[in-house]
Amino acid sequence: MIGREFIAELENKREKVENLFNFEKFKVGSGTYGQVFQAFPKTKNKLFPKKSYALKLIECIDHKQNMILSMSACREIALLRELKHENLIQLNRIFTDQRKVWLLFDYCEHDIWQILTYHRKSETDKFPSKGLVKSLMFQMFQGISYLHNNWILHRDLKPANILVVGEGSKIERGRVKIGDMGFARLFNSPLKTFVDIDPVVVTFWYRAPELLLDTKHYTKAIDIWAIGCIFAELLSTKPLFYNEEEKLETSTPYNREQLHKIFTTMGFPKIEEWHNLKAMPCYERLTKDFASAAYEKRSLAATLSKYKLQNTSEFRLLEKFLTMDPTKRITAEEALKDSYFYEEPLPNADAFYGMKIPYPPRKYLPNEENNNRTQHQQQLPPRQQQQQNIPLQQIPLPGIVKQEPRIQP
Ligand SMILES: Cc1ccc(-n2nc(C(C)(C)C)cc2NC(=O)NCCO)cc1
Repeated sequence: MIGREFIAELENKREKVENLFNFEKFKVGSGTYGQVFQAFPKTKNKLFPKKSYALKLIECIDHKQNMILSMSACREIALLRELKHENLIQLNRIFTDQRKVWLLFDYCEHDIWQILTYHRKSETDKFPSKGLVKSLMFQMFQGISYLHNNWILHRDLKPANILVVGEGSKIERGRVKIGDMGFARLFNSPLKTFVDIDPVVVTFWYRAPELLLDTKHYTKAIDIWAIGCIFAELLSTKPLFYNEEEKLETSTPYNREQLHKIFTTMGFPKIEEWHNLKAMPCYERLTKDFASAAYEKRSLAATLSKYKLQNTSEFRLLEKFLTMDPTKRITAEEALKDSYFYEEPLPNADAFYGMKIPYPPRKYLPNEENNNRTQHQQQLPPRQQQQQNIPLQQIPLPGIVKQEPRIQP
């Protein structure tokens, strides 16, 4: 049998995602890495239990009729096939045909961005409960601890990437699943108040100060700073380092407005607190752009005083996350041993334990696949242009992803 007939034969045998699931009308996200749909197994589909799934369409590139998988798609598949933890998104299956690659995940109805948006808009239910916050934080640290123990950094932790399983799943109701939705909008967002801010806008609000000062090394401490920002936001429902400007054209990670917001909230870093500050690549620029005296009266305690967090275990732990010097910032392992997680209410495996879930289901986006693709590819900034690409046929595509990860937690 020659190549073309063999491929045609293979194509006929392969289960087509369109035959197995209803999903086309249920798009829940679109961005840098592709489009995500809620998917429901078709009645004749006995392969998959009757529940919701998330189907992610990976952006392939048509290169003279050879479908090639982008570097980022290969990185995602290679990474997710190795990882297995109850607080990380789980890749169930990979589908492919001549033109597309689909990743199948369990579906998560909620995320922390959606939870915060609900409370910001509510007149009668302005804050998430202490039990919900504690469970979300505990589960987040369990997931991040697994990643960091395997020397994997997330690098883009933010509320929209912390997913939570909703009703319907007995075993996993209220279970945190850390993902990387990649829903980054690729153009400047119109100026919006944070109440309505989309989860798809690229934001610097969760970026650690060393990143903004152009540190050459991503570290685990960068993820810890981001979780600290999420913790503060869960306690106040306000983004701690909210900054109206979302500038994408900045050529360097140095972001003056974001640094000003951090210093206004926390005070200006002292050399005695952050020994290595002078060695930061943008230190000279920092000393030119900022006068430390302008931030003398600023501190985290002063900023959060209206939320009555003084002398609480929450505040003491928050200060350990939001330590300016990355070498002094608490680790995920240390955080899990903090007294905060050993006092009432104790963290429950179900973040929604003892409550009816008030959060609305995800909204479906219009599925203008063609426009989005044109728009998406036209607006992709140069740094995200796909580097080397790998022909689709070279990717061994497993069935159900069952093998244990080589990297042991
Ligand atoms: C290019 C790329 C995109 C996403 C990921 N990624 N990484 C993770 C962690 C949380 C395990 C680190 C999860 C994912 N991917 C996803 O969460 N995919 C589901 C919807 O996009 C990796 C690589």
